[in-house]
Amino acid sequence: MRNYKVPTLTIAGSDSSGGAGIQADLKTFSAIGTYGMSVITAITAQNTQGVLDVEDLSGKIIRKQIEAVFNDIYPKALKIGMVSNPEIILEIVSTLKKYNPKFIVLDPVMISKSGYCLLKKEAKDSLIKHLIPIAYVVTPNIPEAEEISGQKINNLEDMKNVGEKILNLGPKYVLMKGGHLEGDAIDVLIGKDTFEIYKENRFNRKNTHGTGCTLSSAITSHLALGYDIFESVKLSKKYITEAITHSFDIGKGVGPVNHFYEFEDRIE
Ligand SMILES: Nc1ncnc2c1ncn2[C@@H]1O[C@H](COP(=O)(O)OP(=O)(O)O)[C@@H](O)[C@H]1O
Ligand SMILES: Cc1ncc(COP(=O)(O)O)c(N)n1
Repeated sequence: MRNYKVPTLTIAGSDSSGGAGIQADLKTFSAIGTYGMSVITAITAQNTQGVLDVEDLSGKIIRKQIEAVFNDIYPKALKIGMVSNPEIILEIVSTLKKYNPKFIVLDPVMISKSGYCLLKKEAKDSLIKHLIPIAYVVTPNIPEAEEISGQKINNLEDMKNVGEKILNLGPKYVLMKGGHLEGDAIDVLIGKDTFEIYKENRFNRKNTHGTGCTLSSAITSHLALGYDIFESVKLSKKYITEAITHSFDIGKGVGPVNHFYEFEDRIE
């Protein structure tokens, strides 16, 4: 069901090395086959070895980017990634409320794989109080879910309990990503009357830069294309698993996942 004319939007930070953030999102939108647009919240000087510096954009230019997009091309679904300070969060929430988008996929980015704090400490409360409640689906990894709930997660039962706690904050669904636990790569979707498990083999790959960004963008694309939440998560889990399996060495550190492995035979 590819349709390159279906508009999708990412509101996130730029990763100069192209593996995570806005760049990963746009690659995912294109690979799945939607028309990707972007609102940049921050610029990171980043590579496969780490984040060197971050500069947040002002609330004003973030608001204007959102208005420019919505007043012209209304996205069928959007995702929110890195939003580092409370001003940015409040500006995004108040601007989006004017347009009332149906599908907001929120990836509550907190700490990069390389250990850099992408969400300022003082922004955590705004994220919980203002951003999570307007999301259609929130996609925390284990450390993020622990940070949001204040509870430790060691197994599937904990994922379910903490997921329900986050669900009480107001989103329609919570997709708890189990990449940081041991064993199979198990993600859990929790809704009011929903508990679905999505299980794939864990692959021993070092190049996992941008996995969370990619998964949330894949879900955004599938929702925009008209799939329901269950199909969207199922197809997106397959997408990220393939992208991790075909990830490759580029740069000196943790490389990116591969969005275009299908084309590799033709590129040779
Ligand atoms: N080594 C792996 N093999 C297969 N799937 C993985 C692996 N690591 C993470 N995943 C999957 O990638 C997605 C992103 O997961 P995770 O690493 O938990 O999030 P984040 O990138 O936000 O830290 C999830 O679907 C998770 O299950
Ligand atoms: C701009 C930006 N957004 C998000 C991430 C998280 O991605 P990862 O957890 O793979 O480091 C990142 N590193 N940079």
